[in-house]
Amino acid sequence: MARKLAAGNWKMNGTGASLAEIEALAKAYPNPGCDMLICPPATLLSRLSERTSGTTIKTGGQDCHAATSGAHTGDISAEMIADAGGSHVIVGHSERRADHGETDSDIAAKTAAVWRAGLVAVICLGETLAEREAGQTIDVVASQLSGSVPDGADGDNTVIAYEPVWAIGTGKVPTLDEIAAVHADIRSRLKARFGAAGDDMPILYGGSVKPSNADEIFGVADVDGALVGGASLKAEDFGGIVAALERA
Ligand SMILES: O=C(CO)COP(=O)(O)O
Repeated sequence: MARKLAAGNWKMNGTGASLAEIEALAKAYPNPGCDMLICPPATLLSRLSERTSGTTIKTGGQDCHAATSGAHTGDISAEMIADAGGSHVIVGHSERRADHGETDSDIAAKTAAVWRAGLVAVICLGETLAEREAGQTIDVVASQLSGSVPDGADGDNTVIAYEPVWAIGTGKVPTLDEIAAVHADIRSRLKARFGAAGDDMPILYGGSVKPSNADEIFGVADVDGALVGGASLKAEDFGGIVAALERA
């Protein structure tokens, strides 16, 4: 049985002033009925990790290089994220696949790097609007799943996030039946490949999740939580999503 996780991806947003939001979140949810994770920009990770130490809020990175260290200007390694207090790393977000040309095999290598550092990989998958309209959603997501998730994935080291590209930051959300179909397909492929461990990996939905739609999304089978962008920046909004996940 997968643990429930409310994860926030701040993307390229936030400065030191934003840390107050997380203190408010920690105060409002001292003992949440789900796991909470915030992935701020790399500039804030260490400060955020210090502020959340002693709370139930976990922190993580938004990407990492596959190598441990070396001549890779502008990159950071999974070991550096661990050193800054992070426990998770998002890999394969569609914005990195699009902006940086990351392929499934790049993402598999990054995932292996995350595990090497003893951290949890949050592996993102999702179809574009053109792929959905062409009826290719299940095939695209299945192919990303098989190419991006290395052997050795289990419920302790891996979280899967299904994020339709066209639902990110747009206010558009698939129907509950559409979400259910993709999550069921991901779950059955995880079980076929990883056995019982496939049942333990949380599968998050991401894309325009808000307090107002979280209850219905969390009511869908095999939705174990959310990967939240815009609504993770304010404690009140993210708290509303945490509360919905607690109720689910
Ligand atoms: O991309 C996302 C999280 O990784 C989702 O972003 P929004 O919640 O802003 O749609």
